[in-house]
Amino acid sequence: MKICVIGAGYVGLVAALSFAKYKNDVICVDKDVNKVNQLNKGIPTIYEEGLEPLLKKCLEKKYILFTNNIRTAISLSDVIMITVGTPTNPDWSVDISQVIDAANEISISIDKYKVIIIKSTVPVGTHETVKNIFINRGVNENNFDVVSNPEFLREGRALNDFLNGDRMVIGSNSKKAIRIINKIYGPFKTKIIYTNPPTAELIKYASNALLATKISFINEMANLCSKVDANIETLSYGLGLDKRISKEFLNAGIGYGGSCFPKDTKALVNIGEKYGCEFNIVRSTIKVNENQRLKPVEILLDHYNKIEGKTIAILGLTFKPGTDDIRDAPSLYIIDELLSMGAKIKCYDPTVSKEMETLFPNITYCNSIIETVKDSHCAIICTELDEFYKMDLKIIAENMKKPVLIDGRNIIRMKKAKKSGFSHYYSIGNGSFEINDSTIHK
Ligand SMILES: NC(=O)C1=CN([C@@H]2O[C@H](COP(=O)(O)OP(=O)(O)OC[C@H]3O[C@@H](n4cnc5c(N)ncnc54)[C@H](O)[C@@H]3O)[C@@H](O)[C@H]2O)C=CC1
Ligand SMILES: O=C(O)[C@H]1O[C@H](OP(=O)(O)OP(=O)(O)OC[C@H]2O[C@@H](n3ccc(=O)[nH]c3=O)[C@H](O)[C@@H]2O)[C@H](O)[C@@H](O)[C@@H]1O
Repeated sequence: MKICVIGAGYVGLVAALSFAKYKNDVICVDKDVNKVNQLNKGIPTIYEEGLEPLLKKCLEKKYILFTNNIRTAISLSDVIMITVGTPTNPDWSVDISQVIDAANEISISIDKYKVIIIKSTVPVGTHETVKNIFINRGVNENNFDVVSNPEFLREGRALNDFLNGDRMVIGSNSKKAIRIINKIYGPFKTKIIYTNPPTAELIKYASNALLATKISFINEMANLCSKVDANIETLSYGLGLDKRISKEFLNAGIGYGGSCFPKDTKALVNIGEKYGCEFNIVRSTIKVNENQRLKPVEILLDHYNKIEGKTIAILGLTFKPGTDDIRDAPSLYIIDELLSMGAKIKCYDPTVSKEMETLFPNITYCNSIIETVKDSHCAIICTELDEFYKMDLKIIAENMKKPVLIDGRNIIRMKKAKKSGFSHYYSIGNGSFEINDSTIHK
């Protein structure tokens, strides 16, 4: 099958390579010329496990090509998948201008029947908007079908999720389009649900909003645990054993980040408003998360009263492990808040540098955990990177000015932190301690 994927971002690149892996002829289009050049040389533009070898293999076998010539790519393809960004506007509405631009471009080059798949996360009714663009631009209605096919992959496991996800949702009323889509998804090990386009569009927002709600709920429970000497980890385990609840997404911490939960929860509230649906639960989820991601700052304010002049080590910047993505990461909000209070920031994340340096030019970027914690008053774990699980806490504590540890992802056992010489340890609902030993405070 000849497939054109528009947008070589996290979703587009993964989708394009997955189709190429199954020997489809894939053309992946991006308007960013640098991205296109880099990808054609076999250099990944994002960090994602397994991506680099697959990219190299697909280029070598000529199953994939990257270009910025959208018109040729469309006219050569039977299936066109739109995977461009859909960011949130300040009023929480969804900016679908990239989807509309792509649809306008597609409309110019439809010369025979093509299936247009909307894979980007879009507000309900967008399939109709895209269809109307084609009709208004004079495209013959027999020459296209627009299908809603939202994506559920997670960053860090994107390739595996794309190929073996829990489900695939196809929103279409056209048997012809469904036959073609079944062919391209045929080799994937995924359960397919067929529905109409509005249901497909809404399943995506419902899914992200419910997962985000689970996180905010468990974070509120964690905050209560901290006050009453209860343990959130055991509580989550106890909850998760109930199959109706499931153990997934019950890890308490400094809240959710990323390019999707923050934006899609807001979008759902905005979409609901248009139809007179309040979505009070989702509104609260957002509010709880906005407070939760600043939990370490709240803890530090309680601890020090005044943060000015303190050196804070930030361990981990990305919104989760296994990715180089810092979009809406809790670390950004923590750093911003601490800087506004006069703290000095040192940080460490092996996958992130350039983009962060543009956002925060006045903080210190370190190359190792030890360099980061050296002479810091406090260390905050913002991302549960593998190397933070394994770090030698004794050496960390020895190198710090005041060995205070805030474990924003609950990865360090309290007992171990106590034995390692920290004077204070705070988790998110997993306990805390304070050692009143003046020898510890250097
Ligand atoms: N990042 C993720 O894990 C997931 C994202 N999604 C959704 O998928 C969509 C894409 O997300 P990401 O891949 O993260 O975005 P991204 O920002 O990483 O990639 C979008 C790409 O589209 C390109 N682009 C924009 N307009 C274009 C045009 N007219 N022609 C050619 N290229 C164009 C941009 O240059 C960029 O490279 C969003 O709607 C998002 O909500 C859905 C599931 C997972
Ligand atoms: O629409 C999207 O873009 C994607 O959004 C999420 O995927 P992703 O953002 O890549 O990452 P998640 O693993 O869901 O984590 C999101 C955030 O929630 C946080 N989280 C997750 C789970 C948990 O128990 N606790 C918790 O705080 C993570 O630290 C992270 O900041 C969804 O899981 C995907 O199904 C969806 O396709």
